[in-house]
Amino acid sequence: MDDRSPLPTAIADGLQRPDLVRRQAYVAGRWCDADAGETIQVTDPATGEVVGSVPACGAAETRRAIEAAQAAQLAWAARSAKERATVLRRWFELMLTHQDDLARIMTREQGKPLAESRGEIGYAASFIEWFGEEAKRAYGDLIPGPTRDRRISVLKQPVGVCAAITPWNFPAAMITRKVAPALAAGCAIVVKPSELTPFSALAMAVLAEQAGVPPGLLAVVTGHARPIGAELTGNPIVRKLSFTGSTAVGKQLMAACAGTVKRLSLELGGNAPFIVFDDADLDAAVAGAMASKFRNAGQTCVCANRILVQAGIHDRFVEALAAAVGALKLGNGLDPGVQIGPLIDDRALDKVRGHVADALAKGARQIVGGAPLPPRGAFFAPTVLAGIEPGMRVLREETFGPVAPVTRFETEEQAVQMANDTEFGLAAYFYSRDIGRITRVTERLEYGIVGVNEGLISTEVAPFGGIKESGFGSEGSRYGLDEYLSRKYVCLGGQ
Ligand SMILES: NC(=O)c1ccc[n+]([C@@H]2O[C@H](COP(=O)([O-])OP(=O)(O)OC[C@H]3O[C@@H](n4cnc5c(N)ncnc54)[C@H](O)[C@@H]3O)[C@@H](O)[C@H]2O)c1
Ligand SMILES: O=C[C@H](O)CS(=O)(=O)O
Repeated sequence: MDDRSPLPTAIADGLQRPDLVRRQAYVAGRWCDADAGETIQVTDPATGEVVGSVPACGAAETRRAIEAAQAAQLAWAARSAKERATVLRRWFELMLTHQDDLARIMTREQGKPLAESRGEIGYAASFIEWFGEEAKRAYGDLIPGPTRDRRISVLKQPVGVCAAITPWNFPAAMITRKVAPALAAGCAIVVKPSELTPFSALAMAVLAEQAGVPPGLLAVVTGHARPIGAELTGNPIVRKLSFTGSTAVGKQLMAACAGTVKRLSLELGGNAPFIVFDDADLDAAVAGAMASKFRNAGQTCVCANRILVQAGIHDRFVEALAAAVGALKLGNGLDPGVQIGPLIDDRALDKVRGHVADALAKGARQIVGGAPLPPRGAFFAPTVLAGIEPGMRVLREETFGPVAPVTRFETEEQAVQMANDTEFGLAAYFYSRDIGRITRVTERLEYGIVGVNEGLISTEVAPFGGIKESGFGSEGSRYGLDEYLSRKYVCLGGQ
């Protein structure tokens, strides 16, 4: 039975359109419960309150979604690029119309401050807008033939049925960064959102359906990761998997896709260095570090994870950073002015606590931290650590929390060596006003994304992606569409 009524769940409180909150999965163009009737509860990380539940779908529901996607994809690919673009444009406009409701849903299930949730909805919508435009630019080639009797051409055609598995930290943008190019290219896509933040995905599916995305073309299958993931990676109808999440899971999924040789896009973990040279603009560097480090309470893959500061500016930078961090307002993301919300859950909180304890036990100094916390929720006080040395976990692992570990360095060579000393290669940042240094360091950093004198650089117009164990493939930009297209070489002979 389709569930068309508003839902009696706390996550729908205060919404203009409570029907955006769905407690059913979107499978084969229909809103449905899990076959076995099992559900997964969703918790507000700021309060620990259960705010709703979604179906715990499994392999059978996933298979139905894949088979419906296959049927819908052929008709969708046969539509003109302009027709596909028109549907995406309507979806983009609906996302912006309901930006406040979508933001409120996100804050209730993910915890980030409402202003950040609103910003993410705008960012998520920008991928739909962008790829609605790019849909009309899937250009092929006409190539001068090797002989007079042959005509060489290259067609770009949709990959077919795709799958997306996405994380909890950006519950909307990590989905539209995949769904928008897939639909633009003429593909169908089955999405498995994080079990921690499914309502944002379901709400976007409500709007996609309203925008005219045909039944079955998009599916949102909620439930436990393993059974759904096993079907998405093992079913031969699925020709591509796009995954955003941890490197550990990415490696598992990469292996699981090998049996059917699926196309892959992997957006994985990071360990971003944030380098401040003596010639940097101090105020700009502090502002950039705050923006990069503390967005989403430090729970982003491109957060400054290690802050490397040259000896000549170190003490002034630490003092200024500590003052800014000490002024951050922590609390429930629904409350006005809150800048730091909770971590996603107690497991995340334990990891951040462990990183700080490890650093302090090995000689680091806590410059800022330990502020009073709300009585409930997975909160961690914004923290600045100095005296960070090799061997501390904060240098080797992705902290994913509001902790700024500062290391002092002496020379440019030392900074580049330290920055590259990791298996990750997603984002890196540095501040300098020396053009020769900017050129040298930009070229030597082993990362897919480099911010120079900027701490927040993610945008739909640029290719987002990592190297090394941060994955491969690009999302956004004109390159993002190619992830969902195959090239066909055609040789027309006998001319
Ligand atoms: N590179 C990027 O663009 C990017 C963006 C956001 C997050 N991340 C990374 O994601 C991590 C945090 O997100 P997370 O905790 O959700 O990551 P995660 O890898 O634990 O989970 C990501 C998704 O994978 C699913 N999943 C987990 N195990 C699975 C399995 N065995 N089979 C199928 N699906 C499975 C989860 O349910 C979730 O939907 C961090 O490492 C962060 O750096 C990277
Ligand atoms: O967490 C990773 C996201 O990709 C962050 S961003 O919003 O794209 O910068």
